[in-house]
Amino acid sequence: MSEAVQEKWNELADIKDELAARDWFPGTSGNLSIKVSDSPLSFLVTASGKDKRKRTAEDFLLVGGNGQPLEETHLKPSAETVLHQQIYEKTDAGCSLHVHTIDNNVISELYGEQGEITFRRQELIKAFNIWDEDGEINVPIVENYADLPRLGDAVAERIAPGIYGVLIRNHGITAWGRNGFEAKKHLEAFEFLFSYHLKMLALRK
Ligand SMILES: CSC[C@@H](O)[C@@H](O)C(=O)COP(=O)(O)O
Ligand SMILES: [Zn+2]
Repeated sequence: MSEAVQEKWNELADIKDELAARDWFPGTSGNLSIKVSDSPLSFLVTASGKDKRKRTAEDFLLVGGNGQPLEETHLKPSAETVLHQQIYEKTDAGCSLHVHTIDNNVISELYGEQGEITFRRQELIKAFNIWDEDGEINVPIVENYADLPRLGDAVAERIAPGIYGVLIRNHGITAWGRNGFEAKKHLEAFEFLFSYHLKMLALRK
């Protein structure tokens, strides 16, 4: 493995450990990727079906722009690699993170028919580089299509400037950023906003 790929590997492994410490990978769910090169596109992606709480030498594999492994391996890329592909194609993302949490699932179902949720008047939206007092952050919600290329297209269709994550109904969220630091910042901010919103709804009942 080249030094450059090893560096990206370590960066993604550290992010994986942090998200695991938050218990954001229940039941082997979740997948992560980090871009290695732009043209041609290549990225490290989690191997499918693994317990993402464990740190092993087989956690990631290098894939090309078509989502296929670039090296001989017995590992299978994440079943949801197509989502990561779409994000790298449609945005300037350098890292893409997908987690299933109770909060993101409940929010995705509560607002699923609406197809989106918007947050405003929250300090944490500054994590998305929104400094305006009346600023808002919108999170699209797509249906959880079993056909993964279709799911990838549904996510891609909702990507626009100012969108940093898409909820998949009763499934999870995929969030991204220009690098690992920013992707994790965005993901943590989304999860904070989801959790706050649900607590508020419960208290107001
Ligand atoms: C049992 S977890 C659900 C999976 O189908 C999927 O949604 C997921 O996030 C993990 O799939 P993976 O192929 O390991 O990347
Ligand atoms: Zn998933």
